[in-house]
Amino acid sequence: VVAAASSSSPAVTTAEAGEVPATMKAWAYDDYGDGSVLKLNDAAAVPDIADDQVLVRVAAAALNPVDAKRRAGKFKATDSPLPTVPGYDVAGVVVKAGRKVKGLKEGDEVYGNISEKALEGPKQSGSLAEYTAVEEKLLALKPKSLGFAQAAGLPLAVETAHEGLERAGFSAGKSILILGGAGGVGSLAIQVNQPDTHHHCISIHQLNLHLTFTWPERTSRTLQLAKHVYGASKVAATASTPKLELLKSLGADVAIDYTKENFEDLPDKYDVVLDAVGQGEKAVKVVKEGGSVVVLTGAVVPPGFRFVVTSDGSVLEKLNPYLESGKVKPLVDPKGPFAFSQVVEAFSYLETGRATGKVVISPI
Ligand SMILES: NC(=O)C1=CN([C@@H]2O[C@H](COP(=O)(O)OP(=O)(O)OC[C@H]3O[C@@H](n4cnc5c(N)ncnc54)[C@H](OP(=O)(O)O)[C@@H]3O)[C@@H](O)[C@H]2O)C=CC1
Ligand SMILES: CC[C@H]1OC(C)=C(O)C1=O
Repeated sequence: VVAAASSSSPAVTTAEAGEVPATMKAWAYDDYGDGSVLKLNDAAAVPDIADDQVLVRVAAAALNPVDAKRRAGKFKATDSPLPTVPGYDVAGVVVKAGRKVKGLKEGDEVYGNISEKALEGPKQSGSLAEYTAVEEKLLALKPKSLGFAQAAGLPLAVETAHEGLERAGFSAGKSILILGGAGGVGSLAIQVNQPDTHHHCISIHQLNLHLTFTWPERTSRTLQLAKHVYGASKVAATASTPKLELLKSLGADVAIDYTKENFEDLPDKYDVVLDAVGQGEKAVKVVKEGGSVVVLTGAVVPPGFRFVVTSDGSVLEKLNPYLESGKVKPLVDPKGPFAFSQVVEAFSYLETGRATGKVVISPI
């Protein structure tokens, strides 16, 4: 499931960057419902840009569970108006910049999560389209060592992993249990706890994030070193039988097969539990006194808490050197990348709850 690093030839050339049509292809729904509400519109309006935004020619997008929940109407009270073009995660080329944009210009290859608050007024015109408008502050320059498909799979998941660990006060010497270790968020949460301590430790301490990103293939070898250098005392994670080896290769010390045992029945307790499944009520049974339970979805019971991810290009920006050097790679589910014409199928696969890493749509 680990995508080979490649700076695939961009789906969009800089030459194209100068020509912005009035209409575009975009997936949209004008009613809430299941996947059948998604329709491909061949003549959707290309979004206008505000002064602090850029227009991105989309090369790749990634799906997140929030896309499916939003389409089902779960957040209609705070959603942007219908019709909606879904999609938070984007990678592509800047084709126009607003007059207040300072750090980006036409031709720049960028990536990011286009909605600052995932549930409060998310972009009406999202990334499952040929063009999308997004604030400069939500984007970062795409690392040249990553293809557009690989980059598109990072933003929302890695921003969630980072924010969850920060809110939990995770730090060296602490132990963590990640419920849902093989998914988009969990697979990154595991990685950020397991630095590659060979030659180039890539902890990003200047971010004060205790984030450490590693090429998964190497983490399995550096696991033990990671514990002694980084100081993470233990990383445990849950998944089904076929994904246990993946968890280990991502750097988990303990891979718990939830089809065979219940983590809450095991004797181990953890300083932090990150719940990416919706098991907040069980999670609190295995947190140490004074520890933190971070719930991403579902019920929350004390001392657990839940948050909603905030998009922030500066988190991605600080990752770029580590991505450029090829030490950090996202996981793209091997059933993809899905073609732009296959968005309904991509949503169906995401909604099985079995995705390994990210469901990516590319090229667009
Ligand atoms: N609050 C927030 O801001 C955010 C919330 N979320 C939420 O977090 C959840 C996870 O998101 P994401 O990682 O993108 O989801 P994914 O769709 O990527 O998760 C799929 C993975 O979940 C695993 N999984 C499913 N059930 C279980 C289980 N009972 N125990 C362990 N693993 C399980 C699957 O592994 P297997 O096949 O082995 O079961 C699969 O690999 C979603 O509900 C999402 O809505 C995500 C981002 C932000
Ligand atoms: C209530 C959490 C909600 O927010 C995001 C981004 C999800 O994926 C959710 O389920």
